[in-house]
Amino acid sequence: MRSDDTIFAIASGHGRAAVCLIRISGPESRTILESMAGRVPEPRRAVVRTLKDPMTGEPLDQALVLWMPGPGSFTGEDQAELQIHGGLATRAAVLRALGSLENCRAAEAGEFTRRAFLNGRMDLAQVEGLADIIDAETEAQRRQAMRQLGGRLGNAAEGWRESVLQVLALLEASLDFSDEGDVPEDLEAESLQMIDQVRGEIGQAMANRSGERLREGLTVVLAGPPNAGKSTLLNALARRDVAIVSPIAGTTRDVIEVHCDLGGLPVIIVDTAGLRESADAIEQEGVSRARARAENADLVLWLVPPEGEESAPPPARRLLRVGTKSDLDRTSWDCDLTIAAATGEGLPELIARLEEEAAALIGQGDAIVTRERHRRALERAHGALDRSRAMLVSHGPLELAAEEVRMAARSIGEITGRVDVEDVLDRLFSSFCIGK
Ligand SMILES: Nc1nc2c(ncn2[C@@H]2O[C@H](COP(=O)(O)OP(=O)(O)OP(=O)(O)O)[C@@H](O)[C@H]2O)c(=O)[nH]1
Ligand SMILES: [K+]
Ligand SMILES: [Mg+2]
Repeated sequence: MRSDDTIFAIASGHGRAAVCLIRISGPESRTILESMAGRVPEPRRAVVRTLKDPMTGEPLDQALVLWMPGPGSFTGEDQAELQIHGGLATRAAVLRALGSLENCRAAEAGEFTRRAFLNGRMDLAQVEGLADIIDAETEAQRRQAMRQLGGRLGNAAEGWRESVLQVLALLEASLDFSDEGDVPEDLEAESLQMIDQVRGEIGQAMANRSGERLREGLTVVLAGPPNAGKSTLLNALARRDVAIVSPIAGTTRDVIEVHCDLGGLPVIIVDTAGLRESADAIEQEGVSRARARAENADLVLWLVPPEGEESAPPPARRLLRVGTKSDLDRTSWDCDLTIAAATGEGLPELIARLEEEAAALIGQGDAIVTRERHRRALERAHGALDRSRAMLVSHGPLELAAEEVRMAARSIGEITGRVDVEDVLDRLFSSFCIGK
């Protein structure tokens, strides 16, 4: 993969469509426009042109053509866009023509955005925000992704890094000017104060886990004895026939997940095998998967059917007891809610309760940490600041305190991609669509 190649890709979806958007980026963009669309239009002005095969001169399509010279473009390079007709043969013909040009090749997943990042058009946290916008399934996720794209985390991280570098400058000045390597008292006080300020803010940002929950979705596991009505409830919540329902105990063995939008919040509902001792090896495996999912869930709905003996729920972080089959009129449970998934009775109340639970766990959606990557980087920074603080207070070696502060700055810099993050880049950009 060469970064000075000119790349092209379909940026709109695949399959037959009214219009298909082709993006082109790189040094040959202007030449490509000239050879296929004739004269290059004025920057950022859409014009209609007949696209021609550059080799044969054969007309390929009528297209809306845009010229967006760098460095003010999305990638920072010269860019062109072709809005062609979205027929399969048309797009194949135009892609073939582009591929036949020298130094011009199909883009890899995320390559446009990677170039935008490498050319300083966006920081790494913004790139992640962009990925999240494309993946957002609910309104709250979309809003959080927009805040990240707007630079919310990146700006905070830059502020922290700035302060930490100031502390470093203070410590290095003391190193240069004091013979004994002792920090003058006022400098020490100033350094400590700045360290504590940043430590406090980072600690607060780390304490809020709602950003990751919102990005990934809350997991709600449906658990209970066989035939409790778990799969019936899953189908009712999903409003489609996802899981097999039958009167035979032990019907469900695999874990079945459905993504739902509850009041704008993403909730993953998970149906599991009924919990019981079983001689059947496959059912046993299903039961152990069910237990594992319940243990890691944000919330477990423990379904209690009217028939059969009461069994004990699995260990869970948070659990609601839901009495099922309330239409059977044999109510003897002590439950938080009762439902009859088969008739719909009690479902609106259950959904309202789930929305409340989700809102409580996700909060205001005002978190700035939205990925584990951010949390890990901040944890490292926080730890390094702790150690530098302890060293300053105990009048330990100044060089070592300065080294810890430098470590903290480096860890914070990983968030925006200011410092070397090559391994992160490959993973992140490969998760993008081609054409983004
Ligand atoms: N009367 C009544 N029957 C129900 C209700 N919900 C489920 N059932 C019945 O109970 C039986 C078991 O339902 P499932 O949804 O398969 O139960 P499950 O908990 O998924 O069972 P396993 O997958 O075997 O653990 C089926 O015959 C359903 O039709 C309900 O609200 N009322
Ligand atoms: K069943
Ligand atoms: Mg089932």
